Amino acid sequence: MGSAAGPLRVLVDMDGVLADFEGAVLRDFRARFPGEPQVELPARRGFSVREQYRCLREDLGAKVASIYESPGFFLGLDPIPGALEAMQEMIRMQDTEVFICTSPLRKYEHCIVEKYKWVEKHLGPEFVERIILTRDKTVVSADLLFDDKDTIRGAELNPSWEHILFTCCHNRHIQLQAPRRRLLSWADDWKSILESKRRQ
Ligand SMILES: Cc1cn([C@H]2C[C@H](O)[C@@H](COP(=O)(O)O)O2)c(=O)[nH]c1=O
Ligand SMILES: [Mg+2]
Repeated sequence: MGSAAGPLRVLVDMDGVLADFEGAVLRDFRARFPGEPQVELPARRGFSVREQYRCLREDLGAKVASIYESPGFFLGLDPIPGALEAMQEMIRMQDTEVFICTSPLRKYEHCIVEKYKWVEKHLGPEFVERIILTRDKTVVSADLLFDDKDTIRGAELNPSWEHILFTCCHNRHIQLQAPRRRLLSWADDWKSILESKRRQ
């Protein structure tokens, strides 16, 4: 892709990349279930927080799910450090199209509207226009996808985008096989990843 083929299209995931889902789950779980065992962030493994709590003790899976299914949870997420500044910079870059590509919970009642409200509150109305809500990111066409989920599967076996794994507590131990790439944080050099893709 690159300028000859039109603007570089970049998808940016929301939970774990723009919004601190994991930090809020732990904070709210501690507050609501103070006597229960918790998974500290350095001990998180695997995308599904529910599955890890369930392995700790069967009933803890439902308890942790009740945290992120609660009204106010998604709207109350803190921004990931540097994310808002990076998005504002990216949207103003020449020959670049940026979209927020996020998956709603299956229990979507609060999640969907709160994701929209979060984007409006923290990034403003121009980004609300750029929300793509889907449970299958493989069918969305783009050059890059920044996402904290280590394995992204769906109907399209060969997605058009290159997945850049955004480092999060649950994936930092994973050794990526070449040519897969990571972005360690928003302080890392995301601009050179965009530039490298323009040259391809
Ligand atoms: C169990 C579980 C669910 N999620 C949810 C939170 C979001 O609704 C999606 C991921 O959204 P993203 O914007 O595509 O990152 O899945 C989760 O993130 N972690 C979990 O353990
Ligand atoms: Mg995510």
